[in-house]
Amino acid sequence: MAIPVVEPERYSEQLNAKRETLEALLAEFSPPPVEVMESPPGYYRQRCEFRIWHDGDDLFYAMFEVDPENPANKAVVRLDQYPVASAQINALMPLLRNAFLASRELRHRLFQVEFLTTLSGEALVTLIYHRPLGDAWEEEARALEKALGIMIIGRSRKQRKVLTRDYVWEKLEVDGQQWHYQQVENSFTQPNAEVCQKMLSWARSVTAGSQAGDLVELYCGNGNFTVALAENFRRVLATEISRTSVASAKVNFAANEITNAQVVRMSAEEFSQALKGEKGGRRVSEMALDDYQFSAVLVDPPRAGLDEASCHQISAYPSIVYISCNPATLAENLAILIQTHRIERLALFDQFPFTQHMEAGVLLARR
Ligand SMILES: C[S@@+](CC[C@H](N)C(=O)[O-])C[C@H]1O[C@@H](n2cnc3c(N)ncnc32)[C@H](O)[C@@H]1O
Repeated sequence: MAIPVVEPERYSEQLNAKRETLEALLAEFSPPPVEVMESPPGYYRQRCEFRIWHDGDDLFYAMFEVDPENPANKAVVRLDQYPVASAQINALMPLLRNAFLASRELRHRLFQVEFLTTLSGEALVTLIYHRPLGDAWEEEARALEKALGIMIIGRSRKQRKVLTRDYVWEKLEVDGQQWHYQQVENSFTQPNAEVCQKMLSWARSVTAGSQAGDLVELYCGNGNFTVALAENFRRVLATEISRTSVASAKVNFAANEITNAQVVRMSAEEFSQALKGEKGGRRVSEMALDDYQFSAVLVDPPRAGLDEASCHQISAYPSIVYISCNPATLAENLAILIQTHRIERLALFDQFPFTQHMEAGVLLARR
């Protein structure tokens, strides 16, 4: 993959190109005009990972640039700063590098550094090593946590040393309200927090006034959308496959005093079966599906999109909100959904400036 090059003066141009690509891809479905949600042109990613490249006693942050003609060819690119990553990550990069250079204990066989930062100001840094971590490492890493005002996790094979916490608290402001999100190391969170706020605001606007009905949400992650949308519905039933994210969603419901949502750990495919009455068991009976009157569904699947059966399943609901990180699979799924629904709203969220990647939101209403 090419390493994105941030050129703020080209920001509008690259965004227009994405809008045109999305319009062309979805033209056959006669969508309304695209609502375009901009990102800050630089310093927009809250999380980022770098390899550490050692050269004698020196070391630097690196990424690999893959030759598209010959993917086996990878060039090491040194990065002392990385304008894709948040300002906080850029501020920490040289401070941490200096600490590694000054301490053999911190630098010896250090292989990768992962940053998770927030708009709220918290930062969690994971240091990954090719050697076991002992008390001497812990002592120095604790001193570094204190000196830099960050949290550190040390990882190596079969070892995970959490010095303070394995999560950060993010604070997102949406439509004048503040929502608090626990974001756990190594689990999914939207990388561009500024754009995430716009996605949540858009999702709230397209579901406003739905209080008479219930929302069913697939791929809910840590409850990112659930928390912000709960007040738009009578009740919300959210599902997600990752154990960590489900636990986090529960924490986030409590942190935001959301009392009308429940989250269940289940794959989207299993959940489809449960909705059709083809799957039983404890988790299914605890959901008490008969108590819901779903008027809307929200899906936010991984890049692969939905399988055909899931598309037919969600076609059963009057209103569909589809958040997609891959317009190609979105278009494939829309070819099915359009048989029963029409597109009422379409948004482009520029989560990944200066890359080919696009995030889109579609509101579909039953014909
Ligand atoms: C693009 S993320 C969206 C998460 C969340 N909606 C958010 O805004 O942060 C996709 C989520 O789908 C989950 N996932 C992946 N495959 C799944 C499956 N087969 N069934 C249910 N969830 C799945 C992942 O764990 C991840 O949390």
